[in-house]
Amino acid sequence: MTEQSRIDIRHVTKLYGRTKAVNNVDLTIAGGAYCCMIGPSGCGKTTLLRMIAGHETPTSGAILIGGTDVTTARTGSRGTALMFQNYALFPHLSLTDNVAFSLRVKGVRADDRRQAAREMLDRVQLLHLADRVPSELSGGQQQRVALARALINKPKVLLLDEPLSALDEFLRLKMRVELKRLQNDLGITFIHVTHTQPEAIALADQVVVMDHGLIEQAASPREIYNRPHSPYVARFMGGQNVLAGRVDRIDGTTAVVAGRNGVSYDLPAARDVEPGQDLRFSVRRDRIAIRPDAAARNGLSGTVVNIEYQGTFVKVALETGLGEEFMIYMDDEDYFAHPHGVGDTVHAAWDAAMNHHLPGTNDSTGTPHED
Ligand SMILES: Nc1ncnc2c1ncn2[C@@H]1O[C@H](COP(=O)(O)OP(=O)(O)OP(=O)(O)O)[C@@H](O)[C@H]1O
Repeated sequence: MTEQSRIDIRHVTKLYGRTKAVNNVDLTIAGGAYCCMIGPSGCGKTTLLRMIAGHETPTSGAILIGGTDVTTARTGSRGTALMFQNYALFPHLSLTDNVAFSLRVKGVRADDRRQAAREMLDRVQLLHLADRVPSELSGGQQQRVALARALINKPKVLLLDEPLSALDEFLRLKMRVELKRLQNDLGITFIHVTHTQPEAIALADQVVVMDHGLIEQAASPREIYNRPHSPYVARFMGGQNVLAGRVDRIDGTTAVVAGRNGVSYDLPAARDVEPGQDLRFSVRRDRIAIRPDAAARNGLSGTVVNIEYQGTFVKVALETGLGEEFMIYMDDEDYFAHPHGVGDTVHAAWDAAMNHHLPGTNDSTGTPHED
């Protein structure tokens, strides 16, 4: 199945009038991978998904599934199934008939399609409710019917557009586990569009971060989280502070950067940078300590402007005069051993190894795009 369900997107552009919804995108999704596409509203992720499904045709470029060019192939012939956000179930049909519907359209015999639908309902643990109609189900159960219906044609690729967004927090976490289990069992490619960073990080083998019709970074969740490509990815995925400075000198493989606050920062393994260059770098918020004195290197001072208790950790927000709020995630025990209040001046410091150079130039803040 693996090679058959591999997807190659080659130089794909989609124009709606003058809007470039997708802009010359190149992406390979390995067969059998769980891929999550994420980005602010309007960044083009649904358009890309719909082009893979065949509900839209690219203005230019090609889409290959299992090595076959399906750019203009009919929706039903390319081995994909799309699960809609609103589930789109038939209200007057039983679960069995809902799931079997597309087999009926194909002319599969009544007994055979019933049998196939029951097997699929069993896979999503709903066989005991097979004779109910959708209105007699909870939101989570309706979603599982929609999944069974999408899977009945044995697709090579399952496309999910915001599949968990209609569910409450509890069900969302539960369904997240089920989606992953199902994908493991079936061994097919899942492409899941989401707005929610923790969802992408938890589910995906490959996270695709988009902005303004472009892919900003496509990599494993750990790579995206620990080694964001640009200020945009660092901010959008969260958990990072973004700082700016000018390269003062190169010491072996370390770039020594003069921050705007007069403090120096040591950036390990900063490739392709030169003295005099302005750059940005990120520091993980949970790798920062508060010290009694101001750090001469790899630190900064600021005024506490907000404190939020999160259960296992405490968010301490600092105003630093650098234009962007600086956030520290402190271990709750460390925080309560030496608590700080709003208005206090504190000194933050971290290990130089935590400084990560952001080579990408996209400096946007990840807010929704307006046309
Ligand atoms: N059928 C259409 N006609 C005209 N413009 C469209 C059409 N579909 C999408 N667009 C535009 O293309 C851009 C990308 O839209 P798309 O729906 O792919 O974004 P998205 O990232 O999925 O957003 P959301 O998270 O809000 O669903 C937007 O500017 C949108 O307004």
